[in-house]
Amino acid sequence: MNDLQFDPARPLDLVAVGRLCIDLNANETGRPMEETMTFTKYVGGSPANIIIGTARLGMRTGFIGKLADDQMGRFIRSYLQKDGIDDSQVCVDHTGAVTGLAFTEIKSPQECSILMYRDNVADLLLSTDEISEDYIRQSKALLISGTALAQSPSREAVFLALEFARRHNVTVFFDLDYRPYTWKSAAETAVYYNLAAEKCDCIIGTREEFNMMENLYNVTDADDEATAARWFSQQAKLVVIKHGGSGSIAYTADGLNHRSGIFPAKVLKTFGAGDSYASAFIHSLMQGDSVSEAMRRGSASASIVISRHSCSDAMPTLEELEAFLQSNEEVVSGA
Ligand SMILES: Nc1ncnc2c1ncn2[C@@H]1O[C@H](COP(=O)(O)OP(=O)(O)O)[C@@H](O)[C@H]1O
Ligand SMILES: O=C(O)C[C@@H](O)[C@H](O)C(=O)COP(=O)(O)O
Repeated sequence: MNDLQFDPARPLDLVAVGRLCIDLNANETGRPMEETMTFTKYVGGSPANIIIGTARLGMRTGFIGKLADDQMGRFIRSYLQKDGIDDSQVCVDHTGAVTGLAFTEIKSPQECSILMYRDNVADLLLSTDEISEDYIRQSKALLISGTALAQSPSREAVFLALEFARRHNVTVFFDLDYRPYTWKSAAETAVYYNLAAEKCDCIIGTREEFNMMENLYNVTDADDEATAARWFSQQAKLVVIKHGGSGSIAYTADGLNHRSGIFPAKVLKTFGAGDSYASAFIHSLMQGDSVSEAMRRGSASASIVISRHSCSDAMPTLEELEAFLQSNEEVVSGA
């Protein structure tokens, strides 16, 4: 049983705040990026991927962010509009900032890496005066992601969004989304992540991301239960810890835990797993499904997306997800 509440009277289901970027995924797989000559362009950025995933599943969604005043920014905006994502709160930078780029390398299904160009990016220039209290109060839930905390003024914008969400009983999901290249140090990261996490209702992250947040360095046997207890002492009602190919585990404030396995996948690349998991997990929870069912659907969505080339484009429709669930069995390996 999870205690997350969603006000059915709100016109929006989920609003995300954070980065809207571009993924450039290597077309030549099985080789390092030094030998890659061509890439395919997709909309990217973890919160963008998640909101696209939830919109594809039929949720009424919106985004709060800042785009570069260039072709990439216009490409991203038209993509959001095509997916029916409200972009009224997506503003445009006029200082010459650029769109964040994530070049991805697919050496093998298990050896994937991401090279991020994050200097002078527009998404981190989102400011507090671009955060609308009236907009946030119209949503059942708000999604924040950690990278938006990396620099001012985006950092303060996220904290203001959190303040408005708490004030108007908007349930907050925090996808940890730790990208070391965006931060000066893990210790500084932990400071801001903790300040945000203590205001959130549901925290989703990998074991490694929770280790960073809890200043657990070089720890290989961190205690998931202790992690959950730490956040239940704050606002959290649900803590989800992802363990890659070993599945995931969720803790609820009633002291129960729920383990989920994975769905075997023809893995093309492993990135995209977390964002697709989060999108279907959030969608399922907000439909009133149990935590176990939400984890199952998150895992299924992840398997679909890691078998495809992109992250955002690959996000399944509800029909695709249901069909996958009908024809595939979850393998519980035990996270
Ligand atoms: N190789 C895999 N095969 C099938 N499912 C996977 C695989 N890797 C990850 N997943 C699913 O995606 C979820 C998130 O993946 P994980 O790698 O833990 O997060 P992130 O992508 O954020 O680092 C996992 O909990 C699991 O359900
Ligand atoms: O978040 C980014 O800036 C990069 C993403 O767009 C990219 O698709 C990715 O890395 C997704 O990673 P995940 O966390 O494994 O879903």
